[in-house]
Amino acid sequence: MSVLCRHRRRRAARPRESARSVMDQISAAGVAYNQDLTHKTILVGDSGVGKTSLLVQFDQGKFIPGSFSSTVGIGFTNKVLTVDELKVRLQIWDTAGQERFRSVTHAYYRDAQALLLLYDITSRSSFDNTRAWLTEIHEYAQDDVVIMLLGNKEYGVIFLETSAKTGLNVDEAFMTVAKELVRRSVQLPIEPRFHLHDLMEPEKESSGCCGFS
Ligand SMILES: Nc1nc2c(ncn2[C@@H]2O[C@H](COP(=O)(O)OP(=O)(O)OP(=O)(O)O)[C@@H](O)[C@H]2O)c(=O)[nH]1
Repeated sequence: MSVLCRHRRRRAARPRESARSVMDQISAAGVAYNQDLTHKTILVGDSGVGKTSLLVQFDQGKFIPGSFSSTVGIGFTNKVLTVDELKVRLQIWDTAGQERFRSVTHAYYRDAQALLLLYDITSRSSFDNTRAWLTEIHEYAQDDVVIMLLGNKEYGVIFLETSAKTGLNVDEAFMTVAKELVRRSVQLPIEPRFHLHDLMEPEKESSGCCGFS
């Protein structure tokens, strides 16, 4: 079995519940989560990596294929997620990936509580550019911002690969960020770094491991 195929097989696996729920952790710590909080969450990454598509899939459960129309400026969608028994309010900002809008996007980083950095797994350059995106994030965002890199497992941040087309891991991505936001909001102790295998079920025999969606 090649490394490549093992990797692709993992992409198709579904997350499993973490051993201890956020609710359990909050109860054990004797703290309370304010469900009226709204967490500003921003999608960033190169133009064309699928930020708008991911948000549309998450919000409306659909993928609109066809001609690519670049986002101009910035806009947001409000979503309320249920994490265990808690309501977690996300205000999700979809930014324009094009270079000419970069200074506008930077202005929104400062009060962001979560940043989802996307790259396109079929675009080497969009992956290469994640390094520059992270540099900008560290320059403009708060130190304790939750960063999730979608499409890559490097840089020591939360990792999931997604497909806006099929919906693969779309819910899981936002649920993972929401859980982390709850944990940080109530200042639960820092957990050991997130590991990809913690989300995965044991590997099963699979076929068709190497197709892109
Ligand atoms: N096959 C496939 N195509 C996708 C996926 N996600 C996005 N696309 C396509 O990629 C193109 C760009 O997607 P967008 O969501 O507009 O990209 P964006 O990152 O918002 O781009 P900007 O607004 O310029 O920053 C569109 O043609 C989408 O249909 C995916 O998961 N699979």
